[in-house]
Amino acid sequence: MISYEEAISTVLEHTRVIDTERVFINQALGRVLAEDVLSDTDKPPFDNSAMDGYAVRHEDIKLASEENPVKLKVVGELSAGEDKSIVVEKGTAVVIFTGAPIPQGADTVIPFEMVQKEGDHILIKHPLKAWSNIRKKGEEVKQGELLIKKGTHIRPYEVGIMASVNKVLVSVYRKPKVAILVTGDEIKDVGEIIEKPTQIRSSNSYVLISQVIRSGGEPHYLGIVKDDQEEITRALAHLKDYDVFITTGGVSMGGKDYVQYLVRECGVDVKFHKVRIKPAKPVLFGTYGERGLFFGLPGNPVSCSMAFDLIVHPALLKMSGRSDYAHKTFKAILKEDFSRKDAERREFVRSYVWFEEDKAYCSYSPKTQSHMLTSYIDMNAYMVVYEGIKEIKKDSLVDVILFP
Ligand SMILES: Nc1nc2c(c(=O)[nH]1)N[C@H]1C(S)=C(S)[C@@H](COP(=O)(O)OP(=O)(O)OC[C@H]3O[C@@H](n4cnc5c(N)ncnc54)[C@H](O)[C@@H]3O)O[C@H]1N2
Ligand code: MOO
Repeated sequence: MISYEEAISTVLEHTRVIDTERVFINQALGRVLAEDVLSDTDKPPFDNSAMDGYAVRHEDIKLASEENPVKLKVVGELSAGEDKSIVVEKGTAVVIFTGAPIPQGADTVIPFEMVQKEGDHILIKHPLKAWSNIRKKGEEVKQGELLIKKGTHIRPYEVGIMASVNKVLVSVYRKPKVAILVTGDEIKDVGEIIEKPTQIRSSNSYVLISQVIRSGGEPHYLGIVKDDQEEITRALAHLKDYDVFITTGGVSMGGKDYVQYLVRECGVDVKFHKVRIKPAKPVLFGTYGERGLFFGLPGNPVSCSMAFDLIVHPALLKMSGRSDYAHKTFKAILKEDFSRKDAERREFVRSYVWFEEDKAYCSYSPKTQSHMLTSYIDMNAYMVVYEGIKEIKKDSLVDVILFP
């Protein structure tokens, strides 16, 4: 059985970045940038005021004091957006509002609250440094500078930055089309009548649909098929219509666990089946066609969702062009003792991580088994219990991975 590291590196090694498309910036949120975005101008494009106040010459006010206030004549007014030409001559000041261009001759802005008004004059009793309260042309960004790198996950801030450089149509990676096929004789979809007490509602369908959306994919729910070779084969015939194909159930040792055999017959080149992790040990991975990725996830609800988070999610991010696809592990202080009987597999325990002062703490769900989907409630991370570790004492440092 391979390790988690071997599994994830095999998956990522076979993950190809998808093609691109162009969208309007108001559709770009959550997508991945497929081009570098450069600045079309200097930012700010011209010297302008950071405050409402008076534009003055530093030379005039540099010796101002309580005892020897400087008196300047107010000769005009400039609002944001105005481009009238006013010159600040020696001994004069111009009323200026935030964002307005700095008039010729001025090199300092004094906020209103720092001066005393006397008719059409102002009194200044404190000196300011030259260029105070002035936002200089190009101080943030130079024309042609790289603003947002290809591979960046677009958040509202990046949308705004693109708008600020008039980037209306933007090249993004296409969302991977992800098929979700649920298998199991006992599985019933939401809304279906439960005829026997042994039937189970398909939570996996809806966890997976949601996870695919959260990972930037486009889910295509193919519904539930029975543990029937013909039904499964018929569904797998559509493999090539999708960039990624996910099944749940039927990958373990049961007499009706057909998925693992049928995928091979349907053209999937299986790269691994079974990983030394708990839960989700029987996870299966293979490739098909040009870039197709096949994931056979176990039926147990936690095994299914955890295998998605830790194995499928990084692959979907990489396929969608993201540069930050690897998940990040960090340290937290365990708040209570942890123990387990079998230390053969690496275990990912649903946990809650929080920050207090400058430290991260971790507390784990008492529900550790793979059929207990409610073990996710109130939790936000997986605590990693490595192979060979049976006990972890309270106050020890543990590795944690935040949920995507
Ligand atoms: N002899 C062995 N038996 C099992 C082993 C093993 O190594 N040797 N592995 C166990 C592990 S670990 C897992 S995980 C499961 C995975 O089995 P399958 O992937 O074949 O899943 P199923 O048997 O079809 O279902 C398992 C369990 O999950 C429930 N289920 C299935 N689909 C859904 C769904 N869509 N929504 C909610 N719940 C679902 C199903 O009713 C079963 O209870 O195998 C162990 N066995
Ligand atoms: O791996 Mo299974 O997922 O332990 O229950």
